[in-house]
Amino acid sequence: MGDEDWEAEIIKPHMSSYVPVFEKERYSSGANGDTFNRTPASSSEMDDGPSRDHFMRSGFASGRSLGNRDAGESSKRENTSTVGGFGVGKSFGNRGFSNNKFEEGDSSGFWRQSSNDCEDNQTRNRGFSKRGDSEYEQDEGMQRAGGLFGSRRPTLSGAGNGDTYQNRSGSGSGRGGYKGLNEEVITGSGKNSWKSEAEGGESGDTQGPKVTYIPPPPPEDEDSIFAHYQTGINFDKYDTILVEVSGHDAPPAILTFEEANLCQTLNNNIAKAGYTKLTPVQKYSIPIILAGRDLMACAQTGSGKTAAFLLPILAHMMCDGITASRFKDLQEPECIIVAPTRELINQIYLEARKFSFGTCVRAVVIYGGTQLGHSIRQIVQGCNILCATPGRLMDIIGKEKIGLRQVKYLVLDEADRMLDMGFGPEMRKLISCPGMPSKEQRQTLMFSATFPEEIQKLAGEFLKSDYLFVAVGQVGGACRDVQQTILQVGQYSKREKLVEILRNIGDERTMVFVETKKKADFIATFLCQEKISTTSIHGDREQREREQALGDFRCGKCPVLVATSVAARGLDIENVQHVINFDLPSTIDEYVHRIGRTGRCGNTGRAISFFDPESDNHLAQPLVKVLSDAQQDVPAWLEEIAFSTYVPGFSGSARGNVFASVDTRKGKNTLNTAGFSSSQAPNPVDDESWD
Ligand SMILES: Nc1ncnc2c1ncn2[C@@H]1O[C@H](COP(=O)(O)OP(=O)(O)OP(=O)(O)O)[C@@H](O)[C@H]1O
Repeated sequence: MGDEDWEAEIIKPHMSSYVPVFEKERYSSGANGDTFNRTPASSSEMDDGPSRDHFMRSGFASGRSLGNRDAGESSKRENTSTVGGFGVGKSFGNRGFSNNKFEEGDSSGFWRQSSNDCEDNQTRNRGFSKRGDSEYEQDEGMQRAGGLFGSRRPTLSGAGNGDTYQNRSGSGSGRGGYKGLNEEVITGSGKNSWKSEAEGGESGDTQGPKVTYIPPPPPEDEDSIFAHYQTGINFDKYDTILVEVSGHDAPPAILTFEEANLCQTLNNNIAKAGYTKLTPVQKYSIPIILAGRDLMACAQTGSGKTAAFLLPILAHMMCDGITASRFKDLQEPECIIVAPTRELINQIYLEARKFSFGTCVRAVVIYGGTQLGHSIRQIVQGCNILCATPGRLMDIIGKEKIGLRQVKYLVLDEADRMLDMGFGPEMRKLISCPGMPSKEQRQTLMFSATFPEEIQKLAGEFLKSDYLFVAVGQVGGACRDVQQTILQVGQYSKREKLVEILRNIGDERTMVFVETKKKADFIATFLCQEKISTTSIHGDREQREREQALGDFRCGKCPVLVATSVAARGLDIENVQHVINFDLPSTIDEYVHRIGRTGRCGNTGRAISFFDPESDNHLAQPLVKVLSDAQQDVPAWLEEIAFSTYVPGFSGSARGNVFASVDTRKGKNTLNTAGFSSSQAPNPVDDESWD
């Protein structure tokens, strides 16, 4: 079945997406694996949505197989049915998705709008945009300007009707269904205007229902605020990582928190957070930011980049004093932090709240998928540090709920993502908004584990010409604390292999990355049927469901999280011991981010990736490079593929350099974090060409 077939399904307005939260205990096992109809739901709950009804009728609940092929496979292999299969015997029956195409499609379980797939396909070969782009774009960027980005999302008028397992078990959200619906109707209605939501969405002028979700406030008690996990056995090894600083007159790195001369409250908070020692990116970035310099910093996943920018910004704010207060009509934050996903920006906010605890600095977070009025209410109570996803930020600015005149710090976390084709236009709009201080008048800070050269060039638009570039770590940026394994697994064998691996893993927390949203649902469902407690996160789930899924995963209730690339970056979840790339991403940078969800902060982790020679050969060469640079075993078969697909001149994301990313300007200083040569190379920057 081609993508067109999936597309055809989306125009049926009463369908709702099946959005699973799978837990063993919620589904008593039937002889035939008919788990879904044995939830503890009441009959009325079971009746409350056509999709659920259909879901039950169409075989999921009746002991039939989910099908012989998963959604992703079926879209690739037209008209070949009944091969493979994961169910034993008639478990979940023999009606593959591909055969019936959800043809009872008025409520198919895994239907979903397919702008994601569509975008996936479009973006796969598109410069530096990534296969998972649409996840982000729908998350925040694309939704602002459907016309601009060509969203094909349907403007359905009704949301789903509660077909979540949480609902069935009585613990979930009030509404299930198609997560993006409300947001898309509201925010995608504008013609290329990020003001669309601001202009009408929340006031109800646009077609479609409002987003009403108000996220629960985070716990206020000190223990929760400062809860943290332990650094791992390899934390001290950070000291041996090579660091490269380039640019003019970089201040010397610091060795200890004391050298940063932070105020007492900040030091107390650092201690309460369990930080006793700086990580390399902190050693270099903190003095650079304290010196007022612009910075582009590239350091391996899980190595403390968040604190590297938060601490010096807070230190400055404490020192300089803050202007915004709850008594002002117009809130004018001194600091704006943007990140590509809602979950990540929320995490950054929690870090900001932690480090500003007991100070007069107030951090606020706003992101899409939540009620706009709620975001505004948070802001008007006082806002010094505004943590935001781009779309919601632009809406709030459009609504004139914040002023930008006081912005002294602009932080782009996952900066390469923030500047690529998905978010780049939004970011450009942000810096040209009325009132936004010019780059000469603000401090701009960019952080990521990866920085493709093309993106670095774009970044020049945002940064002062004398910005400093800090690169920490080895080629490709893969964290050495992650043991990487690449297995050659064809599409048809992936599910079987996945189950085998997960059964061996037991209850250890595992993130499984797949290519598309519908596949995330599909694999999560499949795992549930295999009695593996699983939940899923992707851009088609409602925000409350995403947060619930993350919560269930964090606390271990569901030790397996099936995710799309929306969860690839930044998420810092304790005890994620394994990452499985069920589908490899399209770019090596995305791979580096995904596997970086484990092996964080000196802890060890494992990443297993299924390499399908049918579709992943383009990754062979960069994978070999990333593996060997991270001192991992490189399978002979992978080397062979890499050799046979050799592209002359290829040098991987690291462009043949020992560092994960290199400053595209010339002239570097290579330092060990233990040695603090402060001598800097002469400034080789070709400023003009970047401005
Ligand atoms: N100096 C430190 N001492 C102890 N723990 C730290 C220190 N710095 C950061 N951490 C912890 O390490 C974890 C990872 O930090 P963080 O999320 O900032 O990493 P990151 O570099 O931003 O990763 P990613 O590239 O995946 O976004 C967090 O739990 C954080 O609290």
